[in-house]
Amino acid sequence: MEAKEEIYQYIRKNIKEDGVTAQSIAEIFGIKRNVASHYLNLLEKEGKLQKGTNRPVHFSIPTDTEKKAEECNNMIDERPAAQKEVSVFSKFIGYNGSMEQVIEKCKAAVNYPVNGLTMIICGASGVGKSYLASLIHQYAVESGAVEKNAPFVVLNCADYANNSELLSSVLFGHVKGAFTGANEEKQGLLAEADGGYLFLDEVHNLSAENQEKLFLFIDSQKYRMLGDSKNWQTAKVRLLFATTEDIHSTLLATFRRRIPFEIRIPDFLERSYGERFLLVSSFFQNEAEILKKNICVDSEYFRRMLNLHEEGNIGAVKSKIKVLCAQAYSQQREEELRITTPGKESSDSFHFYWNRPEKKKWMSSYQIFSNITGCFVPGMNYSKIEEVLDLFLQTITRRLEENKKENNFCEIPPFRHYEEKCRNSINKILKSYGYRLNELEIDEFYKMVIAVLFDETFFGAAFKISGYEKKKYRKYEVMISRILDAVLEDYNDNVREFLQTILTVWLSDKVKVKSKINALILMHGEHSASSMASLANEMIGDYVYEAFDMPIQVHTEDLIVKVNDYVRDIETNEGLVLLVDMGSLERMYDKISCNVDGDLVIVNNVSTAFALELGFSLFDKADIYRITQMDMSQFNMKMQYYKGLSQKPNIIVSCISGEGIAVEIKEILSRYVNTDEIDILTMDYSELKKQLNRGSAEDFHNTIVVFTTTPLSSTVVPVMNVEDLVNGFTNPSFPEFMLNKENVREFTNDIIKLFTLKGVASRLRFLNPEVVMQEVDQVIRGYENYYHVQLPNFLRINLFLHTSTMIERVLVKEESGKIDSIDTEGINEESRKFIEVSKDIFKSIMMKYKIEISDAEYLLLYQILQSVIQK
Ligand SMILES: Nc1ncnc2c1ncn2[C@@H]1O[C@H](COP(=O)(O)OP(=O)(O)OP(=O)(O)O)[C@@H](O)[C@H]1O
Repeated sequence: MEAKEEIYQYIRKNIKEDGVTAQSIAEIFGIKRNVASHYLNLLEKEGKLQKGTNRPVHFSIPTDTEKKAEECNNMIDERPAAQKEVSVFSKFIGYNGSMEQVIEKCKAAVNYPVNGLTMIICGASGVGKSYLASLIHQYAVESGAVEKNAPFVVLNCADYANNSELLSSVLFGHVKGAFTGANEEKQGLLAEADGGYLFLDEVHNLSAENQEKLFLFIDSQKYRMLGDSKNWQTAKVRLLFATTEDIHSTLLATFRRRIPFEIRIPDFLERSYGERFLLVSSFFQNEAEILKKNICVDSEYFRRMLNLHEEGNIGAVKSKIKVLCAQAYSQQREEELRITTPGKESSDSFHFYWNRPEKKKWMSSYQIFSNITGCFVPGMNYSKIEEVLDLFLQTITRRLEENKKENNFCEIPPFRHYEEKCRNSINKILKSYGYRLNELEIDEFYKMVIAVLFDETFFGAAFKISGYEKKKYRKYEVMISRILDAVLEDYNDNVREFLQTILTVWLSDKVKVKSKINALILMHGEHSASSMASLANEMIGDYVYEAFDMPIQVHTEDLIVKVNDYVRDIETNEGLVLLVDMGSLERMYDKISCNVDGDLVIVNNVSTAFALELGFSLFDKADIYRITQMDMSQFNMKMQYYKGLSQKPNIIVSCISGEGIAVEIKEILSRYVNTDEIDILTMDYSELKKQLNRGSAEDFHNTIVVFTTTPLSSTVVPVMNVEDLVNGFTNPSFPEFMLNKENVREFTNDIIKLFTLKGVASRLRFLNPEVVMQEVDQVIRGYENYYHVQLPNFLRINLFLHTSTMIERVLVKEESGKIDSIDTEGINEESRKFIEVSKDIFKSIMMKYKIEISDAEYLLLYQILQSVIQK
């Protein structure tokens, strides 16, 4: 649900007389006060809220809106809160999820003046084409687009596939004598459907001639009966087509062109888990109603239905369920029909129940989570997920609370089932990494899982995020992945990926991996390494070790590939320790070291005692130097130490403000550097300083330059300060790639954008800073090109900050305080020209955001740019 709508629903349900303030909404929803105020004002403009006159301003529900909302609610109690308009389409499962766009198109086609628009529904057999067609007709009646008793005539063209003349007569009618046996005149289906809908299923069976006749009818509403070459008939018929075939290869282009709306319904297995759940459930529910029995299905059977891979899609699932229930009905006499997996009749695994009299409660319970994942926007930055998680969890809790009161949802089996699974597996798995979650945290975890699984609107595209620091999250990702393996049964990849992403961020907040240096245990045997690693992790209470088991059948080469895949994804700047059990593994050094940024230590003949000793040191934040000083004599082991920051020429990026910025600078640098030849490493600032102080030139002999955001001097290695770069100071330590002037300019520009992005992001309330920055970049280029100037860096930063916030200000119609002081009358020729040029430069922004930028705003910009463009 959109945040604004969430707020409205909350006020509608919870606040009675005195209303809410922006402050109270901000606290309840965990958002900023000005954002809350913006939403409240929008709701006021829409007439949904009224504004009081006292300070602080109170917003409340106007009395008549409240009444209408109540009435609407009473009419349909299955309505999810977010739904603005109720129609017959709500029977079509997925109508507010994967089918939302499809339904919107259907409504648009029905409502198009004067006679609607022709539509074709494409999709495999049994996906719901005929059902949708019948709902379109019902919607047209409901919305008054056709008369109450308007006909809905259906013809399956496949029935006449081999006899186009007969099909023609069925459609258009015939006159007496039109063909042998035509003893009297007969009206066709077009006449029968006059004033309503004609639905032609399997339309690809229409012959070319019949397609031509039909498109003539679409164009003119006229047709001729078979055998009549003189008279035209007229009818006012809305046409709907459906096909399982590719319309481009089966229908004439001229015919296709007459069909403005083409919609596609996906296969059953392409639907989200939540939608499949609803479909299967609704079919069992129907049977419970028809047979007047409670139905109880074991979970395995239920899952089978959810994953049924049949050509007939939803239709096949529905018939299978019908047959199943019919068989149970004829064989069982009890009040409750039991449907169990053959051979598992006595199993006491959990069951799903469909209770006849409780239908409505049940349906609305599954709509609790409708749209809930909508607060995570695809493409959002990883760092933002944490913020949104809070809102997400609050919303889940609130919706559950609301529904608990009304529906006693807790009794619903699948919720209980997932809760049990989470309770049983989370701590068992985390234990082997040295952690455990408390009851409340497990509660949060399972609620997030069910909210995503049962959000029937969560569908389709993979959830991509930006700014992902893989190395930072790698270990949390491993833990979550193992938990999800244990908890999820049927899911599609996108659901899993989404859960994996948000839960990884969530877990990184709940447990903290303390040891900074990564350590791997590699041992021969099925489980030797994993048992040792989990024992050590558990005793140390930290995820120090990752295990790599090497059963007899696995070759060292294969293990090396696995280890390297892992090592590439983790932080190795500070070093890596490998504990191995014997010879062949010990010699892995040269195969792995190329992926290790820091020093590498290999210890052979590993024992649990040593793993614990080392693990506690790592947990205690020992650096690699201290590790190399450990007394090995008591363990009867050998340690090999390989020094090296990077084996290749490298550039080090280090920022005092944290790794996030360093990673982003690294990303920019990698566009200009050949990363096959040069490594770009990020390094903790204090660690870098320590190493520079301690180390000799030898340690950094492969380092070309160190990039920092804070001045840092070193005699050992060239240092390039980002601030100097922004200010345009040339520096002899520019790496070679930057000797090219154009490169330096582009690179500097990217860096400026990065820094301004942070600044802009903290100023913007609604707009996506990354998108706005791109747009402002175009604006700056526009001015540079027009005035043939190159704006100095400080001015560019100023413009980025000013212009992006100006766009948002104009969008929400807030005036800048400075605007008052701008005199738009009596301005000189140059500024008039500037306004004209600016209008052109801002044209696409104005079109995109549908805003009008005032002359006063341009004059403000003029003041900023004046000194440069007057030169
Ligand atoms: N979204 C849905 N919500 C609820 N029921 C559905 C939905 N989609 C399909 N069904 C049910 O599935 C069954 C099969 O649908 P339908 O007959 O409309 O499929 P079809 O695509 O027209 O199949 P065919 O191409 O074989 O004619 C119907 O009984 C319908 O009620």
